Amino acid sequence: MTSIHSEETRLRDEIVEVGKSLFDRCFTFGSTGNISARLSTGEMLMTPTNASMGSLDPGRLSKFTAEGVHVSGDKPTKEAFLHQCMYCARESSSAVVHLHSTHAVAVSILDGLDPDDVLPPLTAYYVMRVGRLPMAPYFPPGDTALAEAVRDRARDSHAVLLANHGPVIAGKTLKEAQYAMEELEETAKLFLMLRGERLRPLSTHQAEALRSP
Ligand SMILES: O=C(CO)COP(=O)(O)O
Ligand SMILES: [Zn+2]
Repeated sequence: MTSIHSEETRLRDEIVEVGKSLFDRCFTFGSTGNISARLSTGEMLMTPTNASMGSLDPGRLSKFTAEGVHVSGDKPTKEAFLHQCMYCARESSSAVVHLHSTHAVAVSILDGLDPDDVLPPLTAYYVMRVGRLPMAPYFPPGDTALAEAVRDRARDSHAVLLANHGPVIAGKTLKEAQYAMEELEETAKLFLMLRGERLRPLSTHQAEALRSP
């Protein structure tokens, strides 16, 4: 009981800390984005709807049963179903982060990219932290069809880009999801900086060596 309680307290504090860190460094803005974490009991904590990631209150986070029923806290993010679909597709994940990080959003608007893997393997850390990045077609925020489109893609990739919207990433821990999100945003920035240049991304062999060390 005590350890479950302390796990929940720790995760509540971590969601607030990660949200503030991402917001303060302009990885998302206004009331965009949402964060969740899954306890060892299967219960989930999520950020409330219309909350700024920069000023979350640990005591007001929305809490869900393992079955996905909202039981306490403020009205949950409208992407609650999206987070639940990520956990469903990725059983080993305990955290999900969704942001409107500017460069990743910009990439999600570009036409003509490979929807099965949107960005080339520009650097080792991109391959190590993100790997593949499939794109889910556009649906309005909070649409359950969006969550379902993401679930299909999340079975093979912990990171998915929502067309004309932004990225969503699951991690074994919240830190893992955060670091992957930061790596994705910086790689999207590099990709945009280098558009029109001749690129020399990692070879398939180099990328594979990083995926399976
Ligand atoms: O990013 C968002 C929607 O896609 C933010 O929505 P919420 O404020 O409901 O979490
Ligand atoms: Zn969003």
